[in-house]
Amino acid sequence: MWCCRLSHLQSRLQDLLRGRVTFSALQLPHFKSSFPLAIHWHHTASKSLKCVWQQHEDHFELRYANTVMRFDYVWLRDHCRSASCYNSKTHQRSLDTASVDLGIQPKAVRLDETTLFFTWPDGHVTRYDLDWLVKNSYEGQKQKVIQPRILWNAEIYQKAQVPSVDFQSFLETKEGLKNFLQNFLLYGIAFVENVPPTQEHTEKLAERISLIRETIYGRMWYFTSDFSRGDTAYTKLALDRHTDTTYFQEPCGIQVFHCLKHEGTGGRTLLVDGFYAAEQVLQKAPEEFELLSQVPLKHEYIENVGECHNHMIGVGPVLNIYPWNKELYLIRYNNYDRAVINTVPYDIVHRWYTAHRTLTTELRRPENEFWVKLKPGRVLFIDNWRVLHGRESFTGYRQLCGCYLTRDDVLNTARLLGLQA
Ligand SMILES: C[N+](C)(C)CCCC[C@H](N)C(=O)O
Ligand SMILES: O=C(O)CCC(=O)C(=O)O
Ligand SMILES: [Fe+2]
Repeated sequence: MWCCRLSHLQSRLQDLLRGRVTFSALQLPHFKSSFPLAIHWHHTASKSLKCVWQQHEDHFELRYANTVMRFDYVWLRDHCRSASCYNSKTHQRSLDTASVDLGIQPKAVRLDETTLFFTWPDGHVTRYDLDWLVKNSYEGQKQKVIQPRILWNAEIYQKAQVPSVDFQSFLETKEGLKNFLQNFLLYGIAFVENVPPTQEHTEKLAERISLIRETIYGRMWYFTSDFSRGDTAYTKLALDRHTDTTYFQEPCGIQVFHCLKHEGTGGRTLLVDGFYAAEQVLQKAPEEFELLSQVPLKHEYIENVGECHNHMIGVGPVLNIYPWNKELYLIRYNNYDRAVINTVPYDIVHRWYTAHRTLTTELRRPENEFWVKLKPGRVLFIDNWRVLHGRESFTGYRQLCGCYLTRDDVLNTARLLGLQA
């Protein structure tokens, strides 16, 4: 390890010539403007990876593993993993963040192999493994997706020949469950075959991967076209593509459908990958994508049928994205249940309708529609934050059972099986 004092240009030139620093095209202009005239650069060759850092007045700059990272000093103190600051048994912070001086700066910084040591004014030492910093830095997270996915239209999904999982293997083997969840996470839909056509067996399946999310429709629901509830789902009418429970502040994460009986015609289920459609909007009209992710809308469920009285309101944009990497994680799309738009001024309203039309056009392209006829024994799981469903009108007696699942618990099961979720 050595330290040098050079002018900005000299130092950068030397770094470039010696290949110590990798600049990414995007980061360079930004980087340049924040350079002070005289700087302290600390270089080290740790194993095969080069590492350089610099202590700025208000942040710590680190270049390692092809990443330029900037850390706030309070952040560096706050994330200290020493025994007095962090309980590694419970994975909880013991440090009282509010006790950290907001103007804190390290007294000393040194690198030993792949560990950075920060000595704070009170003598406390914080150590960070370089790889931990890369993994946990903003710059590192920005380049990653939370949830890897395969976006699909009908052809892509059919060509992928995603295997269904057998009831027995789903319930009794870890591999069966893991394969199922992996496919579910990648495509947003998955099937289980050879399920005995009863509500009890459907419930067993659901409980294998999650807690059931009880709602105003009950825990397990069972429905026919008897209009027992104040919603079009309880009729024989066609339903255009939509996501469910858009009128909840947190729409249900997963929907499970099991058709127990159908003596009649029609009634096929329509599935459309909402993320695929949104990606097309992003490509063709990025400003419309952005608008759909920024305009908050209300959705509403008002029911007064028989003994059922409900009034639900959920607020959120159509597209919900993580701000740091722009990854889409939830689509809220239900034209039946969308409430009066009164949260945006008229000129934005018009732009919103244009953007909504673009998205709807993508969602309605015939090549994006995947149609299936649900049959007794074949249970369908739908990611209600991603894949829209609908149905064809039908005749005759049709019985569907199912439930909603809490998303957190499905993802919990997936993570415990070693899947990225
Ligand atoms: C599934 N189940 C029949 C219980 C409920 C149907 C809810 C339908 C509602 N319009 C929505 O989209 O949320
Ligand atoms: O009847 C169907 O196939 C689905 C109806 C529906 O959209 C729902 O229950 O959420
Ligand atoms: Fe629905």
